[in-house]
Amino acid sequence: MRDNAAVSIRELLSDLRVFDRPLPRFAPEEAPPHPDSLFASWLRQAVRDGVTEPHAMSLSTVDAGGLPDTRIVLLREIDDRGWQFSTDAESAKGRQAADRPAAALGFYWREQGRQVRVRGTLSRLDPETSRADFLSKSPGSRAASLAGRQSAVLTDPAHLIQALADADEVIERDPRTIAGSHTVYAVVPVSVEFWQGDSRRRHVRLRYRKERDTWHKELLWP
Ligand SMILES: Cc1cc2nc3c(=O)[nH]c(=O)nc-3n(C[C@H](O)[C@H](O)[C@H](O)COP(=O)(O)O)c2cc1C
Repeated sequence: MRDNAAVSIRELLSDLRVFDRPLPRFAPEEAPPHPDSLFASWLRQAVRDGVTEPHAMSLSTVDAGGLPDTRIVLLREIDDRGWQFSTDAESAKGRQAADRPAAALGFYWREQGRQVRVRGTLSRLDPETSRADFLSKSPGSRAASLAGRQSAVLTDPAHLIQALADADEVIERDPRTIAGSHTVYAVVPVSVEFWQGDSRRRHVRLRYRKERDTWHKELLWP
């Protein structure tokens, strides 16, 4: 059964093509000195070209036992404090961040064959930033955060429905209600890599590496 499943997956994948479409040009020699500027320019281009959810990124963390974990979150902001996302500090990723304050981020914009990888340290931003981030979300999203015990075991789906209904009511009564564990985290990069796929496999990789507060750029073999 297991072997049959393996064969059928291989067959299913064998005809799929990657990067077999027109892709944007990337000239690494024209890249700016700071990776945040290049990311902003790539992100603007992604939004302009209609890339689906270009702000969705994988966030990888490591648990206390050293086992990596990964999931998708939304990029909320990039500024001097780092590349930011928000989540429940009591979730699995929140606990992992507390145990091991390091993370990697990954973006894949398939319409453009582009990948961006970030590695760095992870920290919680101040409570005021987290409150402002929470209040900037839609009422539905605020209710979901308020209702949730993210990553806890759900013993009965009815409990979720009830908690969401209760949270909707709370938000409606007092739209300024804040979920106390809602937290903005920032990844402060030590390296950021920009990867442009190419139909002839001449993929371009440009890595920015931070050394003593200065960014260095280097090309990598694909
Ligand atoms: C497109 C997309 C965006 C998401 N954005 C977030 C987010 O910004 N914050 C968040 O906590 N979870 C987000 N999630 C849910 C996470 O992937 C994950 O299921 C949840 O945070 C629990 O992860 P954990 O158990 O590792 O803590 C998103 C999921 C998807 C598919």
